[in-house]
Amino acid sequence: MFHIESTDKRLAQALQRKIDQKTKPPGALGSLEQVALKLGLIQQSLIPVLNAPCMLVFAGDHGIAAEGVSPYPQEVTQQMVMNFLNGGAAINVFCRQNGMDLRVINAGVAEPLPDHPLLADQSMGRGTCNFLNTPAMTAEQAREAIQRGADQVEQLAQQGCNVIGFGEMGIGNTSSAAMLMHHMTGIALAECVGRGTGLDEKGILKKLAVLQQAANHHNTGHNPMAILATFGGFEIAMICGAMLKAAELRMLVLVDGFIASSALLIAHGLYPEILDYCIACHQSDEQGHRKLLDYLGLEPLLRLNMRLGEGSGAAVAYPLICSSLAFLNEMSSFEEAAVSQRKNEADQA
Ligand SMILES: O=C(O)c1ccc[n+]([C@@H]2O[C@H](COP(=O)([O-])O)[C@@H](O)[C@H]2O)c1
Ligand SMILES: Cc1cc2nc[nH]c2cc1C
Repeated sequence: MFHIESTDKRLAQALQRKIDQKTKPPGALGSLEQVALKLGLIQQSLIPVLNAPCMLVFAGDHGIAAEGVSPYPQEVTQQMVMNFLNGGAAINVFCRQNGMDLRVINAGVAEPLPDHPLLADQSMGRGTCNFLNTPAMTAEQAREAIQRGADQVEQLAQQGCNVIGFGEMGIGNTSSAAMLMHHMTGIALAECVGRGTGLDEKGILKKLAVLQQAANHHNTGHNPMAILATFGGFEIAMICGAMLKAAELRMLVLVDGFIASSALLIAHGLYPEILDYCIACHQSDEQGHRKLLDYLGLEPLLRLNMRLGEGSGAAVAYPLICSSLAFLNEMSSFEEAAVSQRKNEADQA
């Protein structure tokens, strides 16, 4: 369905040389150097550029929410989408602050939403089925949601965008994400389940019991599409498709928290090369996230103890991506600045 190639690493040496010739000790810009290298490889350029940065926030409801796995009622999904449209949520604030465009996609919210210039209506239905009894969606719906997510990114690419953050909103979606993580990685369910929007210990145990019962009920094997259809959400499936299209189009993918990362797990299961295009922006406080990122071999740029979702971790990390680009493109080399290079060990003796 997608055509994703690993980035061509032949440019890595020239990029690393350019980075090492900047007026700093080798490696002294730490993670910013790795981001610069990745961006240069994605764009196959020693002078990469970031154009029309955008945050796509996908919203959807979850049948599993009926089992009391979240401390918040389902209607909060629709209410928070209205908050996004009115410009008052955290993601609005951070996108405005950092010069990112923001679009919201109705992937399948249970309550009705109005027509609005910031909102794309791609609803797959009024929430998924409760996966305690029935697969969350059909295989056909999972494929369709992936396609709709991909289409959103294709539109943005046509408008010149080459860097995208992916956020989500959906009461109950940490349950979906935990199930995707457990089935994709084989990590014990208890290590994938966390407090979500703020469950206490008792609440977490109940969530774990519900999810264990659901895991026992279905047999998906290791098939990423079957896992996505059985336990996913419409917003998660659309993010998966959107990330895959972004990688296909050689855009930089800004990965947010636990739920967005669970979408990446599915995308990675389908097309492992996608990781060449991804930056893990922030390690969420949701307990499974660190192990999920470890499984993918991704080192997060930030750890701020946030556990909000919406794309907030990606939006706050975006200025750091800009800093990476700025040092690569604007900083003087030792030669340009007439700064002496490191002495070799023999001279120091
Ligand atoms: O992205 C994260 O790491 C994250 C961690 C905890 C909660 N959330 C957000 O909280 C909602 C899901 O939490 P819950 O408890 O309803 O499953 C959903 O709207 C997510 O955006 C997000
Ligand atoms: C208020 C609120 C805001 C959110 N943003 C993302 N998930 C959320 C969940 C809740 C409950």
